[in-house]
Amino acid sequence: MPTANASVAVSAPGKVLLAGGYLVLDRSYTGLVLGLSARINVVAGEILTEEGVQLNEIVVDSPQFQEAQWRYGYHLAPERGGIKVTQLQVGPTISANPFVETTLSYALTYIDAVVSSKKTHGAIKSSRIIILADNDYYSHSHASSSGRFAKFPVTLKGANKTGLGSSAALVTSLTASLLTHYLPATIFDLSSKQGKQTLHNLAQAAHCAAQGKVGSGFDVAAAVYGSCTYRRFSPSILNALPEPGAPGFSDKLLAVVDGEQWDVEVEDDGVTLPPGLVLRMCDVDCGSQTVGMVKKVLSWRSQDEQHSTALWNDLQSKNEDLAATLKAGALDQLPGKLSQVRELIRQMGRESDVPIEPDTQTELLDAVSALEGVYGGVVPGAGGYDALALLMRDDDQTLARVQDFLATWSRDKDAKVKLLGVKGEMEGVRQESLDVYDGWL
Ligand SMILES: Nc1ncnc2c1ncn2[C@@H]1O[C@H](COP(=O)(O)OP(=O)(O)OP(=O)(O)O)[C@@H](O)[C@H]1O
Ligand SMILES: C[C@@](O)(CCOP(=O)(O)O)CC(=O)O
Repeated sequence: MPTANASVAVSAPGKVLLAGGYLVLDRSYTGLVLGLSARINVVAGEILTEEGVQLNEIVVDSPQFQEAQWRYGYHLAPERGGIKVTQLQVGPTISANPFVETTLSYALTYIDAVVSSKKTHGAIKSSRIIILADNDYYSHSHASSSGRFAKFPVTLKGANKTGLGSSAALVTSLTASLLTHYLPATIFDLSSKQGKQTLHNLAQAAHCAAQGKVGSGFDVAAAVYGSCTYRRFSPSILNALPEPGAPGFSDKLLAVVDGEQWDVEVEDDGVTLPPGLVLRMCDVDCGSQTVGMVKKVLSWRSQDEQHSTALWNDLQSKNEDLAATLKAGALDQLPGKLSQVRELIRQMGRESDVPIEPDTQTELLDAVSALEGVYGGVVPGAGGYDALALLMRDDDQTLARVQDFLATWSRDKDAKVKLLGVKGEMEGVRQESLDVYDGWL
């Protein structure tokens, strides 16, 4: 097998669900997904050993964080259980990274299965993986260095996430880098439609397994395809998968990833940002519990289905209006369309007793939306207290106006509200040139 191609680098974007939170969990509805300029980058290369020395090890480093090296041994499990990955203890402590570990099992098993089905020879060779995340994924009041990739004086657990979908971007770029590194371009080509489809299916499967639940998967779709309208896949597609290493895992994974049953619909021209308009994220420093919120909204949804379906249908049509307005570049209509979406989101929140757009966020959104150059905004995704997505004019004056306003707001309200540097962006996963990471490899 032509293992260990030269080192390869891949990056995948973060996400924001501009409209369609909760609805997108149901295949009858769609979500308006934007990719973000903040990317998770993964470099995969060979480990060079002295002649005659044989290693079976994958070393993963996330050098921006403290204690962020994970080393894994791997072997071919019996009864077609695929590649079983086991974390090795290096220092006195061992900290798990389930997203990295599960992705390694899934991607290496898939690679091994594809290669054996094509009757090419060779075992998977050791490799070294480096993860570099753009700074906006973490709140970094304590970050040192001002370069593209900050160095954080804390462990990954100690860094507060800003909710931009680091795990989905990581799983996607790690999977893509492994496929590109280990497979010849005739079998896997990241730039092709088929390559993206393979990556999407495999990354969805790995991400669901790592997080221990099947969400809508819009975050993985954003990482692969960038901005899009998204209709989820049927969760039953992933039902038949055993644990990595369990008998039959390898064949079943191959059948799932390459199977015809994927009913996901991604329209990558579904969401566009007209020239002169920018999407920016506002970080409100305080976390909310998405899991509890989802449970409560879905329980409200099932209590009076006729009523909740009517509300969701109405909200879906307002979300589609918003997408159409963006597509048409009808900027003067944006404030009205955003208000209509927000109104129904607040109704859903009131009826389900979930703080989807809590009063403090309403107050802030209304105030920011009144600034010159700001068209409006929403509580993205599941909503809650921790973020806003704003649509505004893409110029320095508007930026300064919003920044000044938020600084004053933070002082007056004793809150911590600030714009992140990240912007909405169209492009999904892509291969990168290695020189981008000078000094880190
Ligand atoms: N730079 C990194 N290096 C290694 N692992 C990372 C890195 N960034 C994120 N991860 C992995 O992703 C996990 C965080 O994923 P989680 O789903 O909790 O958050 P998120 O995807 O950023 O947020 P959200 O789903 O709210 O948008 C971390 O615990 C770690 O396993
Ligand atoms: C509530 C939900 O629809 C969106 C959650 O989005 P976020 O994690 O808040 O960005 C859940 C999902 O789509 O998996």
